[in-house]
Amino acid sequence: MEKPSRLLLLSELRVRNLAYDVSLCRSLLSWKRLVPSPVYHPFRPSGSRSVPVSEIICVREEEEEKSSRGKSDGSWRKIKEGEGKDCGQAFTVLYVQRCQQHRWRCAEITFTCPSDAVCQRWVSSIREQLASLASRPKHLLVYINPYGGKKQGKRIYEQKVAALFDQAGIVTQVIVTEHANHARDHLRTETELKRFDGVVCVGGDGMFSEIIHGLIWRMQIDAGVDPNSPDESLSPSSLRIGIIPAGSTDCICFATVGTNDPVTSALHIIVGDSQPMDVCSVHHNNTFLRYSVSLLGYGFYGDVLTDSERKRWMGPARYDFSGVKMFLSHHYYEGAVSYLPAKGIIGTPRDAFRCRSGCVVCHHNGLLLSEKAEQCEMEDASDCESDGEWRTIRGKFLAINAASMSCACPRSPKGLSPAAHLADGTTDLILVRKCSRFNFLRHLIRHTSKDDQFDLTFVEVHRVRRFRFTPRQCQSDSDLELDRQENKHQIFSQICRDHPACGCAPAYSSWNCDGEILSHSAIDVRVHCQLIKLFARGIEEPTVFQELNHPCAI
Ligand SMILES: Nc1ncnc2c1ncn2[C@@H]1O[C@H](COP(=O)(O)OP(=O)(O)OP(=O)(O)O)[C@@H](O)[C@H]1O
Repeated sequence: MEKPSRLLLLSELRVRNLAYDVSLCRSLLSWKRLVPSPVYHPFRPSGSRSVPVSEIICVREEEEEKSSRGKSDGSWRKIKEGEGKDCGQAFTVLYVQRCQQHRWRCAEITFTCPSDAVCQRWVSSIREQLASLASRPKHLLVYINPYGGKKQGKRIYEQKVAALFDQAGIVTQVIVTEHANHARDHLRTETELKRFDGVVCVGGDGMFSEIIHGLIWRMQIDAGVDPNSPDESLSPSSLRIGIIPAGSTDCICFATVGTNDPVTSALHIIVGDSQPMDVCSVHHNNTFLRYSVSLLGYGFYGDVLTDSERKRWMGPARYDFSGVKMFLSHHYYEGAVSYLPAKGIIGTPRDAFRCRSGCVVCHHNGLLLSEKAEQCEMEDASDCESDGEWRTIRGKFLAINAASMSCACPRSPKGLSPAAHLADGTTDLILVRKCSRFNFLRHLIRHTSKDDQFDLTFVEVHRVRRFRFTPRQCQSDSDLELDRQENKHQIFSQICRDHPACGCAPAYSSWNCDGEILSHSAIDVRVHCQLIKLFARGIEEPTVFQELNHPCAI
């Protein structure tokens, strides 16, 4: 078998009239100055550099005139006799360059060749290597929400993304949505999905949610799976999803790429990145309600969303306003939370370890689950959940949150559950019991500080595969009898249940499901491990940046 580092080409080429040794392996393009300049020049290329072939966007042939003379660095220099005479054709390589805060840019370097034949050999060799990268998309279906965020979706796509896709040779079918749920319904019914390698969503989290609802639903119908059954294992999507951030909330993009930048997202799509992602299905009484990938929040976060939806006229300030209002209201809700703990996995919600690019926790737990699923298929399907026992917690809660990812965003860099994983088949169930306003404030403030937000007596967190919530008002008589025995001293709870308008607390909150309000409070949630894939690679550690940008590191 051919070694990945086998040298394919080695030539002496010129970059801005300086001689370089340029080499191409299967995985790396490198260039190195033949005689390093003793004097540092800010505009001259540095000594040596390598670019992974997987991060080359494309290679382009240049006109002789342009390459040998046009690409001046702007500095005055004496032209030596005979310089440039040996320059035939030139070619330009466009590649990914990492910038600060996880942003990627498209950089380029032009190599001038001694002859046309050498140039042709280089161009065709690089193109051959690029063509062998099977993970790169060639046909994409693009949905643009022209009304998301600041209504810039169309402009962002046309000015920042379309040209990059074009250069990378990606053929697109672009649909500008005409109404809410246009993309979802189109994916569900009309589209010949086999023609595409992926779907691109230009918009915010609401638009992304539309796309996954259309795609997941379609996959189930095609595979003959009943989406209304909470017990069915869902069929994974073969199409990856790319997010070009153009909304007012772009949390999913931030959590999977590390930044909300359209060019960075476009480059992740072009290089064919793949980031698996868990999806929670939410059911009520055996009826499908919604899918969730980030946050399911009852109590505080549900109330903030419900209140802020009534104040859309306030713009983004409505979230702060409703947040303060709901904090002061200090409503708590009674009910029972039952959950199936995630057993046999590595990682806990209190780890210091974070889900990052190439996460070992996601890889390990994902493998574990797929092996278990295979075993289940061979044995009796009813045994599949017997690896864990359901546990039930009853009480009064200020907030019940299920975080399937850290939910970090520019406002809350740590997120609701900093150690949650994108693709480990679990969700972090966070229960905040009734406590004083002061204590609740301490918990909320810890989301933005270094302190552990779970290290408080009234907060508990469990990593789970499945959970159910039943508001006290919907509990069965036997459950209520259990409650009564557990809370003998709480004589007013019965009065509040029968008279929810007595002023102690409203009877129900709503579930905030990735920014949408659910129509039911009693829900059954199940995590589907790695159900979808995104054109992303997770957040890269700073070391990756340093190594790849360091001229001599590779
Ligand atoms: N053409 C359209 N007209 C009106 N609404 C649309 C259209 N296309 C998509 N939508 C809906 O707009 C909603 C918001 O879109 P998006 O997430 O892109 O922007 P956003 O500004 O982040 O929104 P929000 O903050 O309200 O979630 C989505 O739920 C989507 O269903």
